[in-house]
Amino acid sequence: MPGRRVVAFVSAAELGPALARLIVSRAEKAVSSGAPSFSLGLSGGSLVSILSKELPAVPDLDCSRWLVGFCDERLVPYDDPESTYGLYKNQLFSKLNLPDDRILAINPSLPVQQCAEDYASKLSKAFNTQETPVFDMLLLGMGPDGHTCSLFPEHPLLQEKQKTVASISDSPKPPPQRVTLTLPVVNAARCVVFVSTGGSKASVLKALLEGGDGPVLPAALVAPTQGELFWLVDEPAAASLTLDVERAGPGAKL
Ligand SMILES: O=C(O)[C@H](O)[C@@H](O)[C@H](O)[C@H](O)COP(=O)(O)O
Repeated sequence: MPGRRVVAFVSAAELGPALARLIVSRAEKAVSSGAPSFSLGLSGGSLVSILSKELPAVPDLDCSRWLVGFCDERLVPYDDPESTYGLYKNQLFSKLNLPDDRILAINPSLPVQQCAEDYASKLSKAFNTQETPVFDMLLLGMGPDGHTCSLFPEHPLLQEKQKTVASISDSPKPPPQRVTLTLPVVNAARCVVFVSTGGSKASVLKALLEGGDGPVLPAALVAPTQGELFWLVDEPAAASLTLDVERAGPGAKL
């Protein structure tokens, strides 16, 4: 795929600082271009601990102009251990100079469909558009089944073309009720970064990046129309790949 960069790190411990540098570089680019903010979409999974370790370690990091949203979220109260927002609030946001009003979170007290509509209108307002919001950067994970955001294999939501945010009530991975960005929003982003580590991801990563039998996996449908696409992986996840992979050493700048 043109423009896609697959970068392998010796370990997740080396990947983390490189991810932080990539985020900071795109944030500086957005802010120095005169944009009102640097918009960043977060996902759960292992990204929570990676970002919570690496971002507060960046010297003099200024997040006052960041606008942070969520690529997907589980419909559970903020204080539930399954809440992605709750995890980031406790582990990361409390350590950054990120104003509360620059964080766009779902309202989990609403029924799931209304919650998706409410989150869509928060995005419209924050991005000042009725069209597709264009995030500067989205950070995504990939599940062992090839899902990303809350877009699961063979689910009708993969066909969604109109809505920017959708609800799902039958997520095969619990909890069943979730809210997710749709593929048109993901593919409109200026930079999309997948982070996938560990040997348990090796076979799905190979199927996804090199093609395989069976239905197209949701993560393989992520192909930003104008933006950059990174796959940051560690050696165990990259172990089965035969395509050309960039090998990144310590201190790598992407
Ligand atoms: O909402 C969820 O259930 C998780 O956030 C999930 O989608 C996660 O992002 C992927 O499974 C990747 O997980 P890892 O980052 O741990 O590989």
